Amino acid sequence: MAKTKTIPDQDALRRIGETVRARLDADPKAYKVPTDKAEIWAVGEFLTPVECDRMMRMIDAVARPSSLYDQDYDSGFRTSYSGDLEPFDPLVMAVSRRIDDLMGINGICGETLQGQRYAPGQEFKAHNDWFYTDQDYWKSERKRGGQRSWTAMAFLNEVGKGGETQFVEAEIKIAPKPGVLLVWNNALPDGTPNEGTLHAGTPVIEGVKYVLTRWYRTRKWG
Ligand SMILES: O=C(O)CCC(=O)C(=O)O
Ligand SMILES: [Fe+2]
Repeated sequence: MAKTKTIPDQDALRRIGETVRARLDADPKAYKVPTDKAEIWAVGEFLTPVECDRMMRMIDAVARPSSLYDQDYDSGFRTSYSGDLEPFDPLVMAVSRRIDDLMGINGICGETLQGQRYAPGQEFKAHNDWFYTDQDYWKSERKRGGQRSWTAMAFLNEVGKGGETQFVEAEIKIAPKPGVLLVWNNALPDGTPNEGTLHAGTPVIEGVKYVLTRWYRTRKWG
């Protein structure tokens, strides 16, 4: 008999998808982005202007050239600067909890908030946030909470030109607007990683772009 291919964490991804989807659908503040490629919501004024300013200053303090698992800074894949924010800072804790509450995901599954800053010419090329489980890095990520279920990403400032978040498959470009939070399901309703979530931070042309990201795992992170 042919062996059925198993997809790591599929059941958990399906279950988390169901609960978060139901919660966002019931939330009048969450606007569903119209596409059938991926489940994406936007929430306006999720962060106050003061919170955005403080977060940007915190990002400036920790930002270093971004690194990726299998592609390094020099490859030009992710040319922004990024860094993990101090997890026990009161504002970081408050914002993390607010995102957890919006999503209805236990905070222990959330990775530490990561800040990112793009100068003109810098970008994050098209990628999926979910892990490729046939790659070497999966061996350690599997033990550090498993597959990434949902992503939450907040824009912190107005960008002069460029720097949109582009969902390539869905053919959607979202221009940065301070305080707006985007959230999306990295999996399909059946719990398989969704290729339709392929997205990029397009090059900033004028100004500087700041975002913060919280990635959720299927299990306790770390
Ligand atoms: O900066 C953006 O618009 C995209 C960031 C992103 O893809 C990520 O943080 O995973
Ligand atoms: Fe991403």
